[in-house]
Amino acid sequence: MTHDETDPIAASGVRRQSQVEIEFRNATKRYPGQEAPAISNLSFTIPAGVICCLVGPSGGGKTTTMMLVNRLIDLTDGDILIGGASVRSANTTELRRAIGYVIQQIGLFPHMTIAGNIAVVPKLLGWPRARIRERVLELLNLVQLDRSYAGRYPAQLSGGQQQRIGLARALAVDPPLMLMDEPFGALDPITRSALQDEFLKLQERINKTVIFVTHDIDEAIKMGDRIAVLREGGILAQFGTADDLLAHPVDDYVADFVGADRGLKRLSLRRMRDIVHPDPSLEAKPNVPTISADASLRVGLSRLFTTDASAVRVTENDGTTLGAVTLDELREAVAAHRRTDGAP
Ligand SMILES: Nc1ncnc2c1ncn2[C@@H]1O[C@H](COP(=O)(O)OP(=O)(O)OP(=O)(O)O)[C@@H](O)[C@H]1O
Repeated sequence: MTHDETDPIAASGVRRQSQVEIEFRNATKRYPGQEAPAISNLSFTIPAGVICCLVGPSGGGKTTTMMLVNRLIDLTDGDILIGGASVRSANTTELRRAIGYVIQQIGLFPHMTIAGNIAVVPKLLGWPRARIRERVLELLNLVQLDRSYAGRYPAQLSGGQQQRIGLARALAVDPPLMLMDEPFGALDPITRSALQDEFLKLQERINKTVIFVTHDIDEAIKMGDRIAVLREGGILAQFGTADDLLAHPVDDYVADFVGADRGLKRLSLRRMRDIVHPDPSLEAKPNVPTISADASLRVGLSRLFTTDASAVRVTENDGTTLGAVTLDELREAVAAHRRTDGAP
């Protein structure tokens, strides 16, 4: 089989490690001198190849949970299994090299070029120079920066570009597991949203198991195939898909956390293509607003409100028209959610 030229990882010849499942088994962390544990009996399993968002209040133990996975700190009790193997018995150096880590502060070395920053782990692993150079260029391509960035220094890049480099660096040796701690937290909303979209597209190709910490429930709903909601004291309040949490929050805490507008938020989970219907009359209506089939129902609703139209034209990425969605149909979708789960 020939490699897909657009997939630098496949083309690189870097061995693709098998995907890994992560299991938290009564994971508990008590910091020295602290009476209450920071993390208490966390038990949940993240299937291989999915993004799990970790959300919760400040001080709720999200960063602690991440650092327990790559053993920047050690468990007090319980275990975390990566692909069935306990982190307790892992060699910490190898474990950290095998896990991509992206943090909000980016943590690029200011005195090193972008190429040097991306190549930190491959160099530690003793890769030949030519292979490193090739890999750096592939990764720049993967995070949508051209090769001219290789020789620049971090201070010469925007915040969003630096965060892309942080991601490239974490992906350098193709780790099966990525830990991302508020990776887009410091970016302005537009750059943040663009990087979220880019990462989701990238994930379709790289299929990592990702633990993604965020304060922002909307980011978790957008990014997470699964969401783990922590409460004060690092206790798991609920673990499930975004739709589970929005439709069936287990208690008032989770309901509050996901927000009073959870009926509307559920609309973010459905695409216009899910409810579009053919409408031959569109041909005679050139001024109907147009929206992508991949836009969410929530975006569709907002488009209708802002344009004061009664229907939108839904198009594929190549511009072909699939049909229409009317305001009444979107209203019906919101009402159907309300009927099925009593959401506000
Ligand atoms: N090194 C440490 N020593 C003692 N206590 C700590 C240490 N690091 C964190 N804690 C405590 O553990 C708890 C969880 O902290 P953690 O940083 O994991 O929370 P978080 O959910 O990531 O918070 P935030 O969203 O504010 O970053 C907090 O009460 C914090 O004060």
